[in-house]
Parts: sequence; structure tokens; C-alpha cells
Amino acid sequence: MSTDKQIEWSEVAQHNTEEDCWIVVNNIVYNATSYLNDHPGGPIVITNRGGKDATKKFQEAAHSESAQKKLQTFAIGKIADGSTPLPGQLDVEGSGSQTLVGLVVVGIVIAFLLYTFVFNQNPSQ
Ligand code: HEM
Repeated sequence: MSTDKQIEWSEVAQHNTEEDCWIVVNNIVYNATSYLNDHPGGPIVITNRGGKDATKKFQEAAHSESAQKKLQTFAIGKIADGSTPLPGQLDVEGSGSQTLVGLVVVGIVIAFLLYTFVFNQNPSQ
């Protein structure tokens, strides 16, 4: 399908349901609605990114070449020149900082366990 049409991020944001699900991968806009129930990874991973950028998630899933070709068949346009994503629409910073929070929590738990069971044994018992 043609990708000449220019689409604003604000327009993409409105297509974020199971009945009407657009995602963006590398600044190309895809209408994934008809594919949701055929997706081998399930519909939810796609609808989670509905109305948003899905570039990072799509790459993280290490999709095959045929999956990339399949994706191209759903192209409906590209992000308009100069259009800026709304807050939370990009697929970059959010998950990175969540990973960091997760690591800090795991670190605190390990430090607590070490302190309780290794360093804090009472010698008088
Ligand atoms: C219209 C967009 C998409 C198409 C056409 C597509 C296509 C496919 C295809 C054909 C497979 C089977 C394996 C392969 O050939 O690589 C697959 C698997 C998978 N996809 Fe997608 N995908 C899309 C979007 C997404 C998105 C946005 C995510 C994540 C947010 C995702 C996550 C996955 C995962 C996790 C699997 C592995 C499932 C498994 O092996 O159990 N996909 N996808």
C-alpha cells in the first residue's frame, strides 16, 4: 500500500483500540486492525502499542523477514514532516527507565537478604 500520505502523531493517537489499531514502526504508520487475531504473538502485544510508536517492541521481538514483509502490507502512510509525538507516544524512554527501577528494586532486596542472613549473624548464639 502507498506510504505517501502524511499522518500527524495526533491522528495516530486516535486509533488505539481493538476495532481500530494503528501502530508506527520507523515513522511508517500501519493499520494492524485486520491482523490482530492472526498475530502469532497474540493481539494484546499489538493493541498495547495501539495509537503509538511500536518500533522498539517490534524489533525486540526479533521478527522474521516474512513478518517484516507482512508488516509492510499494512502501511497506510508516514509520519508528517515536523510532527512531534504526544507525551508517552514514543516507544523509547519509558521501558528503559522501568528496567532501571526494576534493577534498583532487585538490588535492594539482595542487599537486605545479605544483611539479614550473611552479615548479621549473632555470634553469641
Ligand atoms: C502489524 C504488525 C506486526 C506483524 C505483521 C507481526 C508479525 C509477526 C509474525 C509473522 C510473527 C511470527 C514469527 C515471525 O515470523 O517472526 C510474530 C511473532 C511475534 N510478534 Fe509480531 N507482528 C507485528 C507486531 C508486533 C508488535 C507490535 C509486537 C510487540 C509489541 C509483536 C510481538 C511479537 C512476539 C512477542 C512474537 C513471538 C510470538 C511467539 O513466538 O510466541 N509483534 N509477529
